Amino acid sequence: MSLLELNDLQVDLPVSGQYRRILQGVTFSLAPGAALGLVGESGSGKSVTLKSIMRLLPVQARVRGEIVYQAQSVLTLRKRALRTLRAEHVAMVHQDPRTAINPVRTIGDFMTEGIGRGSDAWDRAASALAEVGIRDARRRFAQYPHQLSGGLLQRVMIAGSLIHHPKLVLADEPTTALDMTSQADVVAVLARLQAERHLGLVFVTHDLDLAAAVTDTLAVMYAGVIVEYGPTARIQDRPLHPYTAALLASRPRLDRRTRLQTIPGRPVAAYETGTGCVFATRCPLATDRCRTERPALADHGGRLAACHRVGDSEFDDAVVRARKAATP
Ligand SMILES: Nc1ncnc2c1ncn2[C@@H]1O[C@H](COP(=O)(O)OP(=O)(O)OP(=O)(O)O)[C@@H](O)[C@H]1O
Repeated sequence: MSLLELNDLQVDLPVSGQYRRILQGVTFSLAPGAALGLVGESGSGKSVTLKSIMRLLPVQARVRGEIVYQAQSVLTLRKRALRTLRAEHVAMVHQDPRTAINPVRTIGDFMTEGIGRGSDAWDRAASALAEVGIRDARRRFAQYPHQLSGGLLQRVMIAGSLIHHPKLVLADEPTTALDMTSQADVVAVLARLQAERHLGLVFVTHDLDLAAAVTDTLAVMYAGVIVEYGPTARIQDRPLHPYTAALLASRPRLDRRTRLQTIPGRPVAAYETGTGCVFATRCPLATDRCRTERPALADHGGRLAACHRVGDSEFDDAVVRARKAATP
């Protein structure tokens, strides 16, 4: 049984008084203990997908499709069951820990929230901190968030979310607000805990390399649609979709001083896409068919891609060339 399933999830949100399509049919499933990277440029709908799972979208949101967590339909959960889901089953790690923690409460208050104040609670909090590599728990308990560095605070947030033994962690760009060293620490902690505790993880990022460090499967999103889905290593090695190839070619590399290739054109929102492929306006390989007919996410040898031209040899070579341009 899957831990989490999204079936044809559609989300419309009001933008300047008008409903706009933000997600246009997102489907994926996550097995217990599996790690999925949700990757794409800004505005592709990654955060909205995570918020939908936690039912954290604005009340006006129109949501269709299905979200199933351990055989329960999340979209129809009543208040109490929803509270339990959020408190005990699913943990969310946010982009910027400082905006997600109450600045006037101590780390100790934060860590023991919901588990009481007995010595047992403090022991649990201390061992959760030890799990994320923070050994001096007693000192940390007395401190306030502003006294901790961003990386340390993000590890506290992760420890706080794990205290309730969730089965699923939703991480929304958890390292974006951190410096490089702290990024590496936080990613290493997440990857270790995910494996040790057999956690389901959905890791949202615009950085394919970061996703590759933590996940075994990738879903590449563009304009509210998953355009490619498959094993992380195979996608990195040989992407099928031109958008994935372009993302790989445009990532910054520490080992090279070449100019970054950027993807020509600007990312479009779901509601700006016509009837054709969502990426057609920016795709150097698009044909008339691509501009008029939306490709379904189809199976290509155990991997999924939403592109009419996968399998056409001239096109496949072009995608590989684009990918190679990104490899030293
Ligand atoms: N509450 C909201 N009301 C209206 N539109 C929204 C709302 N939240 C997000 N959007 C729009 O939905 C689209 C997807 O946003 P989302 O935050 O999911 O993107 P993302 O892929 O997570 O990008 P980022 O990396 O910038 O967070 C964007 O066009 C955004 O403007």
